[in-house]
Amino acid sequence: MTIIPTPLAGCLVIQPRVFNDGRGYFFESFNRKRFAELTGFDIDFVQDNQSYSTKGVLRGLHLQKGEFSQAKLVRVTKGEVLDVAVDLRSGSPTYGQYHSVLLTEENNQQFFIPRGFGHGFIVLSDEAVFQYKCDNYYNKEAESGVHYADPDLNINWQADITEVLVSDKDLELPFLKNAPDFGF
Ligand SMILES: Cc1cn([C@H]2C[C@H](O)[C@@H](COP(=O)(O)OP(=O)(O)O[C@H]3O[C@H](C)C(=O)[C@H](O)[C@H]3O)O2)c(=O)[nH]c1=O
Repeated sequence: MTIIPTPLAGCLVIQPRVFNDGRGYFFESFNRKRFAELTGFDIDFVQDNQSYSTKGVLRGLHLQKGEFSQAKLVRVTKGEVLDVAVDLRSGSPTYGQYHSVLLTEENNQQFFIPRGFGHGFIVLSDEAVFQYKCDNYYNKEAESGVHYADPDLNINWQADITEVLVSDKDLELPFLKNAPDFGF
């Protein structure tokens, strides 16, 4: 496993070691001890999620507020997505900045996003299966987020965002300047 830091403190790209042979491939998709040794983060993930989306679907930017915030370890097991994390930690020197990572079933890359971030992705392939681990349980009442097209964030989604398929809930998310205190 190789850890690639990003300009956002705590956000890490993980490249697992893939073992290829005549049958196909094998890799450890998560190893708590190894992850802790290499990143310094000993994360007790409590919930695994999976979503399926078609091309042009954009999910995000989502978060759970305050004590219900979730660190996530995300990956793609089918297709290709551009994954985006936005730093919403008050006092962070990179507050309001984002980092994007191309996650594909070919590169097997994973993206670790600590608590205090908004998270979303856009599907670039015909279809995508998105799988991720969370270190806190889903809490509907704590759900919030920021609008994916926030001009101040100016996220390059690497796609024509006039053609995206977004949930009504996500379309109603505020720009960051109008957002409530997320408690981060
Ligand atoms: C997140 C979640 C949702 N649900 C239920 C609630 C809804 O009835 C249904 C679809 O939920 P939603 O439209 O919020 O799903 P996404 O738009 O994929 O949301 C996720 O997408 C972005 C990228 C994230 O990072 C978050 O983990 C999460 O917000 O699943 C659950 O039962 N448990 C859960 O943990």
